Amino acid sequence: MTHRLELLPAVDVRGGQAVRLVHGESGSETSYGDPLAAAQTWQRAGAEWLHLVDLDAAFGTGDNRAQVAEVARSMDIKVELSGGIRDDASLAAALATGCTRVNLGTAALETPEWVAKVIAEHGDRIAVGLDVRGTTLRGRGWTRDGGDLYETLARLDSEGCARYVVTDIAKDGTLQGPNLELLKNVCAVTDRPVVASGGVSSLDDLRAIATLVPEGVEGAIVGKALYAKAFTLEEALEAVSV
Ligand SMILES: O=C(O)c1ccccc1NCC(=O)[C@H](O)[C@H](O)COP(=O)(O)O
Repeated sequence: MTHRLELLPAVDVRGGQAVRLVHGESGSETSYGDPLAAAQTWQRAGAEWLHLVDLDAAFGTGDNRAQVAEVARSMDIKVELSGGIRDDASLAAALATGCTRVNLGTAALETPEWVAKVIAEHGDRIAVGLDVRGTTLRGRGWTRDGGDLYETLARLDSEGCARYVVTDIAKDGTLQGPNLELLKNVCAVTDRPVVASGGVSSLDDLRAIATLVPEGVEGAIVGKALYAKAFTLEEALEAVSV
């Protein structure tokens, strides 16, 4: 059976505020107010998932852990938690929020043995974010090169990684449309579900991503388009419901 594309509205937190960045670059943020209010807005609009990111923890410019944990705990919907989860303590704290899964990024590039261990321990509560420029992975809030996408993917597949969140950094926060080629190429080399992230600008972009569900795309993260009111979440859910 082919499934409907899941939608994950994003709440990215920096300095205590919900923000969106362009290309994930520090300093490019537009602020959208209280993260909890944003998360509650998406929940009320019918979201089944929330993609919640602690950007300060990702960049190493502090953290919003307490606030992000409070948002995660107060949601009745599934939460994917991301940003700066790199060791036992940060993973335990993230999982203790009751989130459905966490998204590891930098750790998958810098401490692969630890990531293999936590994949073995936590199964599908662990996803790995593959954030790329071209086919080069980026870590530390997308500021440092971290190896080849396909080599890393093969390694993580062999370690049993349950799911990948794939972001084309060149598209992220730009409203320029998703990188469908990248998504197809990743789906062609792994049988694990893929969550698409970055660049969604329109309902047609979501419909285009939805055509890749049979190839292995499971969900799409939507950030800026919702905050910029390019469409409503209700319209987005309707667009992918067929
Ligand atoms: O997810 C991270 O850990 C992260 C780290 C550093 C910079 C950005 C990061 N995430 C950004 C997102 O997850 C966006 O919310 C998502 O890609 C949505 O993008 P868009 O729809 O283009 O606004």
